Amino acid sequence: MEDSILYERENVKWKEQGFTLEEHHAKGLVFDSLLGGNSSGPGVGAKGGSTRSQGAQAPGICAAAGLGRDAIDSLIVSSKADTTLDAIKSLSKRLTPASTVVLLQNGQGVLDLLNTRLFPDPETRPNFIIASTTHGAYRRNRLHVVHAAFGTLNFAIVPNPARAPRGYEHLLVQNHKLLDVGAIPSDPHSTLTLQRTVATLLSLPLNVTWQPIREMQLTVLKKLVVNACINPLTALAECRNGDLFGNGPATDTMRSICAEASTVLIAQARAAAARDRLDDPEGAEERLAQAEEVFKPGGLLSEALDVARLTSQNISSMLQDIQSNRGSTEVEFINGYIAALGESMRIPTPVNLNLARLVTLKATRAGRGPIRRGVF
Ligand SMILES: CC(C)(CO)[C@@H](O)C(=O)[O-]
Repeated sequence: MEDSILYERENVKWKEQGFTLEEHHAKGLVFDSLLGGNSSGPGVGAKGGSTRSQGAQAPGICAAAGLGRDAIDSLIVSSKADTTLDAIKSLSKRLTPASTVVLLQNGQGVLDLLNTRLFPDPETRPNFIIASTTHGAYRRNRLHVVHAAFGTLNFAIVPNPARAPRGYEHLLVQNHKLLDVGAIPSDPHSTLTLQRTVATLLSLPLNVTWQPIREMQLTVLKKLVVNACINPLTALAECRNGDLFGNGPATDTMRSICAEASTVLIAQARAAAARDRLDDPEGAEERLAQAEEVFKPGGLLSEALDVARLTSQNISSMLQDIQSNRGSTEVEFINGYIAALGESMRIPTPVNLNLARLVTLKATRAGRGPIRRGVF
């Protein structure tokens, strides 16, 4: 089906054409992907798209560029963290070691899940880019997207143990600041699409920045803690982000979330430093010092409070999930991730664990309406 997508930004609308819209079915969800690009060879140029669900909502973007119904060169996935495995599974036969997948989810753990469940062999795994954005967007309808708030988009290339175990930036960065896109090998059987996807991302008018993977890990983990503070509390209290700011019980709970997250993330950084010390003692100490600074509990809390204030009018994505009655949220990839990481290192995280349980309880109850008085 030939289709177009309507974009809206600051009261200006425009139409992007030349996409093919495809529907994929998985676990009761219907994912849409918009296919762009040409059939003459590998190339990127994906412009956007949507994932749609019937019955349950699974909003997001899944855009692909490549060779028609066959192999996909470049796939940009922004479905919710908890639906991403199913979204990619429905396309996995068309993903090859020569494909590149850009992941744009809240939370952590999606890539590990994809690698374990869909792509266990690094030799046959597609190239992965992880990205994180502060742009705000929502859909008016299936193929009509509103870009509501201008932000930033940061991304990093994920190292592949079979191709470039130390990542491409190890070879490409000069003074740790410059990524030479042209130096990513242009092998059509492996990294040509990676090179082209990176070039395309950098050309987008979306305030895009490349980050070395280690720096990006700090960025996404900091965002994880912000989401761990704002999302479950707004979802449980059914309030806007700004209602948390200056509220005593909310601030106290956020303080506990940050204290647990800080202990767990610093313990993880210490374990990584212990491993890295053999290979690169100086770098290991430098990275550990950086992580200890970034994950200080006070700094995490003030970052979360700042974001709550700056996005005061927002309805958080987790509250939107509850309101749309889709029966699930991203909480397992946010507070659940912190709790699981804590468990793996025998560090108790009761606040994050119980918030994840409460949000899950609420999500599974959503849509059933309030209980009626006197009815047993
Ligand atoms: C930053 C944030 C909490 C703002 O609403 C957003 O990441 C969200 O809603 O998930």
